[in-house]
Amino acid sequence: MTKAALELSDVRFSWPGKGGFALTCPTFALGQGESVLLLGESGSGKSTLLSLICGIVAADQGEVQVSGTDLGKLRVGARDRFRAENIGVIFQQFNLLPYGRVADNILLPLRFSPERRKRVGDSSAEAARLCADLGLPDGVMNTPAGRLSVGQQQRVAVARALIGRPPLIVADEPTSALDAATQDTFLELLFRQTREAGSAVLMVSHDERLGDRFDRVIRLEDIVKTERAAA
Ligand SMILES: Nc1ncnc2c1ncn2[C@@H]1O[C@H](COP(=O)(O)OP(=O)(O)OP(=O)(O)O)[C@@H](O)[C@H]1O
Repeated sequence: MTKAALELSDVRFSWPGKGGFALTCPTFALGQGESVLLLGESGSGKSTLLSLICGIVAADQGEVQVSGTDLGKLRVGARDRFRAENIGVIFQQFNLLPYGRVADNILLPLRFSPERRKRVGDSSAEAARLCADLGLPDGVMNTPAGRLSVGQQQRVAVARALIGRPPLIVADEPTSALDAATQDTFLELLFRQTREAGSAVLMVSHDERLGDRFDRVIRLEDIVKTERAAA
């Protein structure tokens, strides 16, 4: 049987401290190459769930498996390396290095991931291909990322997530700063690239209008229960 891109089972996590936010997720899976939009209100735990899926925080119990590897079985350093190899992350604020050239920003994940580097081959050529396919202007590779428009920075963040074809792309509200028309173009470009790479996509948002383009739309409260932990 092929391994799921992502599989959560009996997961429990709580932020430390009195009255900390806690969540449980009995089961959730994402197939290889599948796209899922996870809808939830502000403060409902979307970013917390993504942090668990990316291995930025570890579950208190249960399993979070990415491509068949249980993140809980990895030590912190190994988890960081595993994330760099297997997950392309698009953050809400893009997290680009503003003074770094576009090329340096896109190539950054490859520094920490030898397998991904191997899959790319000629990394500068691949970064240039992604820029062109994502509609960035010619010659953008040498421009400091901080000089680009918000929409252009977002495309650079997408290229950085996609380079080396990680099996899972995780995106945290990446369209929140864009108007409806630009959002649509962005999703079109993202899906064209992820289809080509065979990557699964998990995007969280509070915006249900994005739903049409995804294989499945799920409400966070249907897969996750939340509470404030007892003191
Ligand atoms: N680093 C942290 N330390 C302690 N508690 C945290 C931390 N991050 C989030 N929380 C708690 O988890 C709750 C859920 O936050 P989270 O960021 O996961 O929600 P969200 O759905 O992504 O919200 P938004 O859409 O506003 O980004 C918050 O109310 C907060 O109390």
